[in-house]
Amino acid sequence: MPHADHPAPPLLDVKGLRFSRNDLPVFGPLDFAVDAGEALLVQGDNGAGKTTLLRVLIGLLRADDGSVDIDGEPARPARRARAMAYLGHLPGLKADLGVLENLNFLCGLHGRRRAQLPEHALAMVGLAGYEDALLRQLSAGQKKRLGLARLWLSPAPLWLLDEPYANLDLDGIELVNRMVQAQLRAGGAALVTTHGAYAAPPVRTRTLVLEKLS
Ligand SMILES: Nc1ncnc2c1ncn2[C@@H]1O[C@H](COP(=O)(O)OP(=O)(O)OP(=O)(O)O)[C@@H](O)[C@H]1O
Repeated sequence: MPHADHPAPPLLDVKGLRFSRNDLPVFGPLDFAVDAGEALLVQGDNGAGKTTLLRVLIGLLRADDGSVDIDGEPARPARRARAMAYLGHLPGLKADLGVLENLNFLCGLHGRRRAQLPEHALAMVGLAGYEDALLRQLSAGQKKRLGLARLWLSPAPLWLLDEPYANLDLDGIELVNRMVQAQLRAGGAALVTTHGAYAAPPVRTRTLVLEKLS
């Protein structure tokens, strides 16, 4: 229990984070924090660096400079893997495996919440009946829904969602919003990239605007 004199550190605390490619700056230096129970909306035009920022945070790309702390501790690889779940353009799925096989494979790699079953997660995202379908037979929106099922099964408190609404119908958009609300209510947090303010989960939100630097 945090004492009033020692409030809990932010779930994610980023200071002076800077990234460049071929000596051209992509973003930063950036300073921001995300507390448990809130979302950070990462806004910016095409090419502003939103995806790159998430890839740096998750540890797929190395920052030039700056620090990333999770729960007050430096975000070393094992801590990032435990604390962060990433929903990206390529959800890391295997085209020639079935839907349920893919989900079980990812749960085997990254762990899953004990109380949640893959079959139930598939039903929750509207993929009941698709358990044995091959991934390559799914539409873009159905693949996104499978990525959401994986996210739901992840035990990680911090969600990094790269354009989570892309390819989804209205029902899918509401599903994302319900999931984010539940994740925040359970003490988690989410970073959500978007091109504009029109798509945002209805939760306590901070905003980070990225400008194109080069
Ligand atoms: N693999 C790569 N190699 C070289 N440059 C890249 C690579 N990926 C992205 N970039 C460049 O880095 C910059 C930031 O790209 P990024 O994908 O992070 O932008 P974004 O804000 O997510 O854009 P969008 O809204 O179009 O998805 C762009 O100028 C892009 O051209």
